[in-house]
Amino acid sequence: MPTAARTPLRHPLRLGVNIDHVATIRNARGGDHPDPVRAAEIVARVGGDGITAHLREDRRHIRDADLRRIQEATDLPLNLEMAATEEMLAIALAHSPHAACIVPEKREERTTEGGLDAAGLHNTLAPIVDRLREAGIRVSLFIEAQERQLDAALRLGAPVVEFHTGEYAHAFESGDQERTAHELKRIADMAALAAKNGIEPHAGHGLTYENVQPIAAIPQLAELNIGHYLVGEAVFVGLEQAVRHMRELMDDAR
Ligand SMILES: CC(=O)[C@@H](O)[C@H](O)COP(=O)(O)O
Ligand SMILES: NCC(=O)COP(=O)(O)O
Repeated sequence: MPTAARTPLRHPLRLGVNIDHVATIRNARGGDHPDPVRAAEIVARVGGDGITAHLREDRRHIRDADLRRIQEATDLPLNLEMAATEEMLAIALAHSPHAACIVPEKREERTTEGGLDAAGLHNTLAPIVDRLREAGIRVSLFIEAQERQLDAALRLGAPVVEFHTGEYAHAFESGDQERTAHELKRIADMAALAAKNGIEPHAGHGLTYENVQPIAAIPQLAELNIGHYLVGEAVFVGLEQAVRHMRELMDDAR
């Protein structure tokens, strides 16, 4: 049975590799290949610090059976991304991942479009956060880098927040330097405020080789979760090389 925090955390800025989109490719043909478990084994071998997997309500990529298989295949901590529903809570309690990151979810969205409204959903989230915490699962809230949301995370007693870097990634890609700097500052300011208040800040979504370094340079960030880009790169250079290169870029930025 997996337990919390089984693996020593080796890097000051950890790299959690999200393997959802290995499962996206697998599911495109309905078979077993490529297996996200094999991806998790490679991540473990090349020095990734954790595996992130988002069990969506519609099971478009990761499926229930993958979770146990991932946990059995590697010693890396599993960060289970989940919507704040009773169904997902029961699954998290049954699997006891190292961490559960509560994310907003809309069935019709292509990807996680924004952060969780931790402030507006306080009453829905409070019992879920409490039950995960009581079970020894490290709770993380996937929020926008906004003071209102950080305050809400504090009130909920979440030990971790993950800042949604999607707006930063879009700004970076557009080449709008002013907007990029604004988004980066928002994340840096909230990371500092989180750390000051005893919350461990993480970040992720839409990070790439090109845009990762300014985020990785934010000193309070303890973990980045990166998936879609790494899986895409893996098609060309292999997952091992893609993870190693992302690791190098993160280390160089610190
Ligand atoms: C919450 C989040 O950012 C991740 O789950 C990631 O984006 C991969 O999942 P989707 O692409 O299904 O949103
Ligand atoms: N929480 C963010 C994550 O797990 C990875 O997001 P992405 O790199 O797939 O966009």
